[in-house]
Amino acid sequence: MEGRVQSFVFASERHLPRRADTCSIRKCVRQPATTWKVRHGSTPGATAMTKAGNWETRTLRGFLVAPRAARLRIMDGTFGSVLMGTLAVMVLTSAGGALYLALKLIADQATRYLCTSVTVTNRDEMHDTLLRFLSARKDLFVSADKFVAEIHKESTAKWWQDDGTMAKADAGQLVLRPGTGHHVLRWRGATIWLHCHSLGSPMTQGFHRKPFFPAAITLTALTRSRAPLQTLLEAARAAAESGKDGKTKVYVLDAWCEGWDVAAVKAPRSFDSVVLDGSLAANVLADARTFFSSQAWYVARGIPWRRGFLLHGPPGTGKTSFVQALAGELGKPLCFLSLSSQHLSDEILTSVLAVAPHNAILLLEDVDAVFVERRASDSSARRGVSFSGLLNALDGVASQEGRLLIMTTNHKDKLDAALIRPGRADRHIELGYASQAQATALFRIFFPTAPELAPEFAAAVPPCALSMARLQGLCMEHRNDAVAAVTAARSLGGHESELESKACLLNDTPIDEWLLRLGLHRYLPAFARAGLDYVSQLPAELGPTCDAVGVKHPAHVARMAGMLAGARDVVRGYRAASRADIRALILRRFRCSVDPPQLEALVNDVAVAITPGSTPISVFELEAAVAAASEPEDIAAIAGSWRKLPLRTPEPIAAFCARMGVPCDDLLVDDLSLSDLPHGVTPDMLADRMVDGLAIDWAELGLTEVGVQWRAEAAVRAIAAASLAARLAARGVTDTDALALLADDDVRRMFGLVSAVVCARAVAELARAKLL
Ligand SMILES: Nc1ncnc2c1ncn2[C@@H]1O[C@H](COP(=O)(O)OP(=O)(O)OP(=O)(O)O)[C@@H](O)[C@H]1O
Repeated sequence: MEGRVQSFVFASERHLPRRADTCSIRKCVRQPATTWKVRHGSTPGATAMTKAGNWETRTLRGFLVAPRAARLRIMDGTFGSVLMGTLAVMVLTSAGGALYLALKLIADQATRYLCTSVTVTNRDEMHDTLLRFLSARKDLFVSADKFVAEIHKESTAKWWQDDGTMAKADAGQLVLRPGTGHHVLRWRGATIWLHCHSLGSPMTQGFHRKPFFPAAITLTALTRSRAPLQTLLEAARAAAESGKDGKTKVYVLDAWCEGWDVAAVKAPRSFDSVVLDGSLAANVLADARTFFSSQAWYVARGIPWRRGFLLHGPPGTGKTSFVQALAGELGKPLCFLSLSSQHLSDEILTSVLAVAPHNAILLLEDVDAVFVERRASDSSARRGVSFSGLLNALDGVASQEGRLLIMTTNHKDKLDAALIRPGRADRHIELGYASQAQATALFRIFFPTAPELAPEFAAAVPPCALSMARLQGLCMEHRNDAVAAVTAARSLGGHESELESKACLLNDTPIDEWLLRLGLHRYLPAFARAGLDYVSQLPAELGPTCDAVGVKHPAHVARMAGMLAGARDVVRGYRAASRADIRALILRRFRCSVDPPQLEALVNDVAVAITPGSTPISVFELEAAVAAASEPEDIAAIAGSWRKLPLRTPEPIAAFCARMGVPCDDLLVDDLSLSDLPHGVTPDMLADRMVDGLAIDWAELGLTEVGVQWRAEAAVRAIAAASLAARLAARGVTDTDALALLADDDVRRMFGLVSAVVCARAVAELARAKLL
């Protein structure tokens, strides 16, 4: 029943006067939302709001309703609803919040007293280890719906750290690892919650400002025992270790030089594959083994538990290979320490050595390249490691114990005595040129099915004259033919280092080669104009010749004269530049603007720019290229372009053949000249190659441009064939015999443009030498 209307104001239904009773208020929907009517005696428990016709009725319980019916005026119906809603939300939120807090408290307490948890952050390598393990053990998961797909690789070596002697990087394996969020797994009867979560916003780190996403894995087990979590982590670790069984961990300094990064986990080179003379390898291995197992011995005598080896010897004698094999054999991590980083200072070096992986072998390569040239400028060097800084870091008080330091050098004589004194380099181990025993062992490794030829091979190799790298190259070249390897060994001659110095004195060295290697190629045109093509044409007294060709600089005159006289320091500059020389020269000039990976890339570029197959770049030549380069990247191009200059007098091939006394009437050489020859290629060299039945790799000679290549190829073949024809004729090979033997198309193709007669003679000779 509707009562009489009385006006009064309230903000919302809750502001109605309180009294235990129930009533309904009704509002005419059509009217503005401010008018309500109150009715006595609504049924208790009626719905909160109903709509009928034009009326909206709201049931109120427990509110005072005036004895008379009241006309209620709401200040603003919308406002009231919003207010009510807000209040309701607030109440609900508070209630929810309180509930949440209560539950959290209970959960925390329960977790505290009933669960065990462990968190592993991604700053620790355990994070990845655990993820890898879980990725491989899908069977453990009770629930997991989010995975991240990744390619996992065993070997992660970067190109500048891989010399190709260790296991090749694999293509990787697709794995699905647990993604961010919650997962449940069962481990040895226990239920474990796995929560992969982020630890905040990404940050950048390192010199290259790489993004780093802090993250963690929290493992929670519903038990007070640590055992399930501990065993899970241990199992992950053990799985990782067993996966690396027999592999060497290779560390390098990180980009900021703040610590060590694992650069690769690789199958090491087998210890037996590095052949040292006599029992040297076994002896050094035993020494290193004794060292690593003698901590107590050192401690008892108060001696720092450290040992150092200096491996010295010519390039390619196996210094680096031996260290890698040694690390593999001992099962120790190998830390490559490069001192050329500009981020490295004395203090940083000390601290990184202090945090180097425990029981590691620390390898400091080409130590002469870093310091020989730098000692004088120590005081002015504001960045980088000073010589005294290195000495202190190697054996200072903060230096780590239990590590074996191995330094390598090609020039022991250049090293400061302080660096290689006992305590820093306790043992100096010389790896020299290949002995006969080494040659024998190497041959057996390459040709296990023809061991009987090994002594013959060793006898053919000049004793202690060639590097193992050179012999390895020869064996690789003939890897399918042991007999050919022995034959090729017979043609190896001379001492590598002696050859270098003798080569410079050979009278038939072309003048352009000679000047180029002396770093004086600027005088080439003048020498060519003066008709000086060979060193043999130079008089003993160089003064007048130098005046005539315009060589005025006293240092240049002295260099030429010194070379002719075989002066040691000049011969040293004339010798082929080693990688260590390239590295040292680049560092000397561009030290501050080159970082380690870039340096190695530059060294590689320069090494590649030097035309393989021809005489390698000399130290003088390299010095000149480095001096001419305004950026380190230019060196390779400059050195390479000098090597390819068409420097020789463009003497026609026909004239050349006549001068050499070689018949060339039947050769297609009319429009070809000597300048078409690739640099460093001599007719005799090619004739020899043809007799040896070897194809000529034109790409290897640095000829890529088709037109030039064709002309050069034609010229080379013509000259080679002319030279060959003369030699065959001298040995009495008749044309008839030769033609009879010419059947093979491949052979004909090999001799290309050369006439059938010459070609056939060559075939006859090859057949005689049993090479066809
Ligand atoms: N004693 C050896 N036994 C087997 N292989 C060898 C030996 N010496 C060198 N080699 C081979 O020659 C190549 C170069 O060897 P390595 O880099 O170890 O020489 P290195 O003395 O360190 O040279 P560098 O002084 O120029 O750095 C490698 O591929 C290696 O296999």
